[in-house]
Amino acid sequence: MSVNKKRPARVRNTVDNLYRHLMEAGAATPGKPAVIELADSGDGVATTSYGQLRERVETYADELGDLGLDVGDRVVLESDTSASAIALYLACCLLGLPFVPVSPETPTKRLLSIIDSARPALYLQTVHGVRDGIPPEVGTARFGPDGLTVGRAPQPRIRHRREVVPTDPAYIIFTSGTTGRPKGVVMSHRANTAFFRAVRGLGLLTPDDRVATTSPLQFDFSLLDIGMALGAGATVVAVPRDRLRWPRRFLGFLRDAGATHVHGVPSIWRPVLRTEPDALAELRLRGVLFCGEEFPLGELRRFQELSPSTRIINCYGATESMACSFTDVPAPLPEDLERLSIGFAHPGAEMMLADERGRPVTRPGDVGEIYLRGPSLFSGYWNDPEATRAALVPDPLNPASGQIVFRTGDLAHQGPDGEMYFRSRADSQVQIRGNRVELAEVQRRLMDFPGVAAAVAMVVPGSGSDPVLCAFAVMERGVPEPGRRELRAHCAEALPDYMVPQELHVLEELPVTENGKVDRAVLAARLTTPT
Ligand SMILES: Nc1ncnc2c1ncn2[C@@H]1O[C@H](COS(=O)(=O)NC(=O)C[C@H](N)c2ccccc2)[C@@H](O)[C@H]1O
Repeated sequence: MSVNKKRPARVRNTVDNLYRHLMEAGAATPGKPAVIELADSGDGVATTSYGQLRERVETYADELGDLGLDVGDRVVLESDTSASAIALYLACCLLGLPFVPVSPETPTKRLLSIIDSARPALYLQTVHGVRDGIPPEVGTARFGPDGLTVGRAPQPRIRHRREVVPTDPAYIIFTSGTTGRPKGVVMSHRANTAFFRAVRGLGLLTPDDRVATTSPLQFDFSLLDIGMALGAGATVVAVPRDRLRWPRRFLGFLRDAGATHVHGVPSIWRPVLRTEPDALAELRLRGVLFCGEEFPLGELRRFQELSPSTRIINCYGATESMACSFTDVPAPLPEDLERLSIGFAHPGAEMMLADERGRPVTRPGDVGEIYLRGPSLFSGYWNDPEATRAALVPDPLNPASGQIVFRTGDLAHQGPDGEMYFRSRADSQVQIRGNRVELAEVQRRLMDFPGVAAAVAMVVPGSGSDPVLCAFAVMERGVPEPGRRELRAHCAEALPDYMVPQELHVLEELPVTENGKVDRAVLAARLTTPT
């Protein structure tokens, strides 16, 4: 089989390529820091300038180009966020190689299922990587700051493509789909650059800012952080994963790196609020952006008390559109606030609510499912046309138009000015004995109990027809655990009986998923209620 010897395609002068978009802002300041990360010595920080980042991208692109890959061939990258990982991401964008990030913590079984689905041409890990058992049909290589070291060359292939075009896939994020089989969210260059151009218009960052990213590379929150920071000519601060578990070391790293902004899921702040409130206050962060789940209001109030000058942004959205809205959290939170707003979609996109039959829901307070239209939607789920058809649907308002919109699976209601309020996932709509249960209300009531630092309410299928309402609480450090009877009585004072948790547990801490969200599956496994 003759292998096409032509030079590999490289994206040409189109701006609708992530490489161009992410490198254009910093091109004028090659000496500025692009990435700050933990020094190899494990102590202090190492800085990579925009000029050095560009050189590393070029080195990686040349070496990847020599492997004979074609536009569209997938590259799996197992790494935490680092200057080299970002340079590899950009090199893949330049060559049109869809980037599939996985974390070093990913269990091998899950990595193999992602490889089985994505059929990558190449698997990359760092020179320190310990993963083995990569299937023989996949090429392997290791990467370090000076370049790639090929272990097993990718299988030879014919190069069919000469161009990298804006609709080509830029990355594929595998989420732990509810069916258990990972779902690959395919995002094109055009969609993601349209998103970042809109976000840049919000002016959330300046070139002097240093944005600490705390999510694993496999979670597109990290790609948002990288895109927002580089897109603004600012600096990415890659927080080492192991620092997140130790509040004092986490905050110490932020200080050493000069971080001005911290992006992360709400759960990253729980240990900090409990054990290092004073060190948090001293950081005087300019901004915090969270996404992925609701930030419990009690914990948010505590954060604002400690860091009153920090601008807090509630960022709502799904991987299928990277993100959707960026809404300032009121400072301070009004006492009677029941729920944060997720506001309005970013410029160039719009959310609407519709009912089960696709009819618009417009009356303030009425619950409907969020549909999102705009240019930043994903291309589809990898190799899963059925799931794609269920998510990318005809615009419910104008189905004849041919416009395709994203059906989010999220329920929300509108406020008086049309701003949105997230209610729940549609598939976790909670009814107990025919009554709709607001889990947030149960959580809020538990947070009102003196000394409760965090609370989670959830339902699990019961042995009878009704699901069972359960709750977990975490106490402030040094506060004795209250009795379950006492906690239940506290709930019963203010909530209808169907909203009083039938099962209550006080935990040392809340378990979180690989992406940092509260891990409800682990919590459910802790329950004794027969399900
Ligand atoms: N601010 C929220 N309040 C409340 N529920 C939320 C919120 N942000 C998501 N969610 C929930 O999380 C779901 C999306 O989960 S996800 O696909 O894993 N993606 C994410 O969580 C992160 C997302 N890609 C992202 C990345 C970067 C910036 C913003 C958003 C949404 O459908 C919501 O149910």
